[in-house]
Amino acid sequence: MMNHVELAKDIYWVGKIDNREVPFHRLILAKGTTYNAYLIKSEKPTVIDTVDIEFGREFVEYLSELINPQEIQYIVINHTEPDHSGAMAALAGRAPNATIVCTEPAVQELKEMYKLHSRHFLVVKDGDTLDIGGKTLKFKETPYLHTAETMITYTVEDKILFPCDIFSTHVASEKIFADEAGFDIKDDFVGYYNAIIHPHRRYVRTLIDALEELDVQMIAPSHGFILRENIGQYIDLYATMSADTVQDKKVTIIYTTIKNNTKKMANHLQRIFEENQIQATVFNADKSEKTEIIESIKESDAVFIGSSTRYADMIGNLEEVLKELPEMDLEGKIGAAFGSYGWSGEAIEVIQDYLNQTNMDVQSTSKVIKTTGMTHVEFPVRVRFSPKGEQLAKIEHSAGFVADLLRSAI
Ligand SMILES: Cc1cc2nc3c(=O)[nH]c(=O)nc-3n(C[C@H](O)[C@H](O)[C@H](O)COP(=O)(O)O)c2cc1C
Repeated sequence: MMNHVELAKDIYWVGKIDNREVPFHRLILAKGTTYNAYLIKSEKPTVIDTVDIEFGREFVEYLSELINPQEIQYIVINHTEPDHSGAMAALAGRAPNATIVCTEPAVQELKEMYKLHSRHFLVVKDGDTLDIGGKTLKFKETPYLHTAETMITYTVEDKILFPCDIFSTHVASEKIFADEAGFDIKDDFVGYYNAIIHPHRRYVRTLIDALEELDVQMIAPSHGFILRENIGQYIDLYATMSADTVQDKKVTIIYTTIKNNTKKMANHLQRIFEENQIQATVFNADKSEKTEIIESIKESDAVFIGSSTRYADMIGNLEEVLKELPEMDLEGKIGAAFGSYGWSGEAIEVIQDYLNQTNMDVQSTSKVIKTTGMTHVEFPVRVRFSPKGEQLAKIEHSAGFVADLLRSAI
C-alpha cells in the first residue's frame, strides 16, 4: 500500500489509509478514513501533523523511507487530537532534533499526552512565519476549529493550505486527490462538515474571512481527499453552510438579583444576542408582571432564567414563574439557567432542575461536550460575584452557542 505522494516539489503526503469502519465522534465511519500527514523536504525538513496513534510505528517506518528522522528539524502539530498527533509517541524519540511547533494551549497537552516535558517547543501565534530553508510556513490560530488549541499552516511559496480537520472528508481512498477520486466527493465533503464542523460554524465564518488574504492553490486537510481543483467551490460551500439562514428569532431573559450582578449577566446576554441579530427581551421577575413574562416565553425560541443565590436559594419572585413552566408546552424551545453566586450557587442548580422538568431543549455542559466536543461553552452559566474579564467571555461563549443553535443552517 502506498504511503507517500508528492504534492509539489519536496512536499509529500505521508498519510495512512484506514479502510476499517472506524468508530469516531459517536459515528461509525462507513467509508473508513485517512490520516493525512505531510513531509516537507526543505533545508530544515518539516513534518506537518502525523497519523492516528494506532499507526505510529508504521508511520515512522514509512517516513524513514523518505528521510532519516534524525534530520527532521520541525514537527508542526496543527491539532492535538490523537488521530493527528498520535504518532508523536513513536516519532518524537526517533526525531530527537525536531522542535515541536504548535499554539500555546497545545504545548501542555502534547507534553502530557506524549511525555514531551523535556522537548523544545516553538509556540506560534496568528500570522507568525517560520523559515524552514527554501520554504516559509505561515500560521493562523483557529481556536475551536475544532478544539481550543487548533491552528492551520500555509506554505507561502507553494500556496498549499494545511487546515487539519477543516475541509476534510472521511473516505479511505487510494486516490488521495479529489479530482482523481472517480466520483464527486461533494456528498462526503458536506457529510463531514455536518458531522464535525457545523457546531463550530461561527469560527468557520472567521476562517473564511481570513482565507481571503491567502492565495490558496491546494488544500491538504488531515482526513480524506486533497483538493487542488476548484478550490473556491469548496471554500464557498463552507461559507454557505456556515452562514445563517434562519431569521427573526427571539430570546427571553428573566432574572432576579440582590446587588445587580445577575442583572449585569442578563444585560450581557442580551447584548450578545443583539450583536447576533437576535431580539432579546430582559425581565426582572420582581418588577414585571408574571403574565407578561409568560407571554414572552411563549413567543420565544430560547429562554434564559437566572438568579443569584441567597442562603442557598433563589431570590424574589422567580419561583412563581418557574412553577408555571412544567405545565406549559415548550417543545422546540431552548432553555438555559444562569446566575451570579458567591461560593456554592444553589439557586442556579434549582433553576436548572425546574428547566429539566419542562419539554424544552435544556442546555448543559455535558450535552455540549457530547454533541460538539467543545469544553469552553458552559451551562448553566455560573459567574462568581460581579461578571468581568474571563467571566464575561464565558457568558459570550454560552450566548453565542445558543445564537448558533437558533440560526442553524441545518
Ligand atoms: C445575604 C447573602 C447570602 C448569600 N448566600 C449565598 C449562598 O448561600 N451561596 C452562594 O453561593 N452565594 C451566596 N451569596 C453571595 C451572592 O450570591 C453573590 O454576592 C452574588 O454575586 C449576588 O449576585 P446579585 O447581585 O445578582 O444578587 C449570598 C450573599 C448575601 C448578601
